[in-house]
Amino acid sequence: MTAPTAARHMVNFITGNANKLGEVKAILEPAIQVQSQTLDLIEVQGTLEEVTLDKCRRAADLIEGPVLVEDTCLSFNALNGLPGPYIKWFLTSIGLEGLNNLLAAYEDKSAKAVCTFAYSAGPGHEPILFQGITDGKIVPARGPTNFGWDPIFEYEGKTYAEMDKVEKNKISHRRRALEKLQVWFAQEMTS
Ligand SMILES: O=c1nc[nH]c2c1ncn2[C@H]1C[C@H](O)[C@@H](COP(=O)(O)OP(=O)(O)OP(=O)(O)O)O1
Ligand SMILES: [Mg+2]
Repeated sequence: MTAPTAARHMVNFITGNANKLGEVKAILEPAIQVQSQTLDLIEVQGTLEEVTLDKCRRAADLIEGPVLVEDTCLSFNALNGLPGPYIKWFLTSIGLEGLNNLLAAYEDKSAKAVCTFAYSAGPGHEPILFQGITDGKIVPARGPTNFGWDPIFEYEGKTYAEMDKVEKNKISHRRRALEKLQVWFAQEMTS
């Protein structure tokens, strides 16, 4: 294998979240090797696409090279998509029970888990987006509490937290986004 080909099989995933990194590695490797750096990136307000594009441009500028970033949203349908990209701050502030309480006044508990990856070839290169969505519903917490809002997001009768990693990684929003990235990478390698 020549060096350029090998380089295309590698991504530098910029994240501060070890759980995300674990899932991304489990899904992409060994076909695409995942290295990672932690950067404290400012996250702007806006749509999920705007947030992810901005995060990607900042990361590429700081790293001065190719980067992959990801932003995750949890969108409640009864609330027109909120908390959406602000889920991290909602979760930190009001917790799993508070998130359930937000929907107390509504019959509709349905929600979307949305994962948006952005890949940039480096500073000045416009990022490419890959988005995946899993539809589910918000329920009182069940299962281990080691990854974000996993205990309150139910998909086909089980919360994400009640699934083992293999099971979650088959149907997750992250998996669906990474499938699109895998297709794009495969095309890049043959073009
Ligand atoms: O599959 C997931 N299952 C449950 N919870 C999840 C998942 N994926 C992200 N999360 C949490 C982490 C954070 O509270 C928020 C997204 O915020 P988000 O800015 O994308 O993540 P982050 O700041 O932890 O990592 P990063 O350094 O990549 O921005 O939802
Ligand atoms: Mg973040």
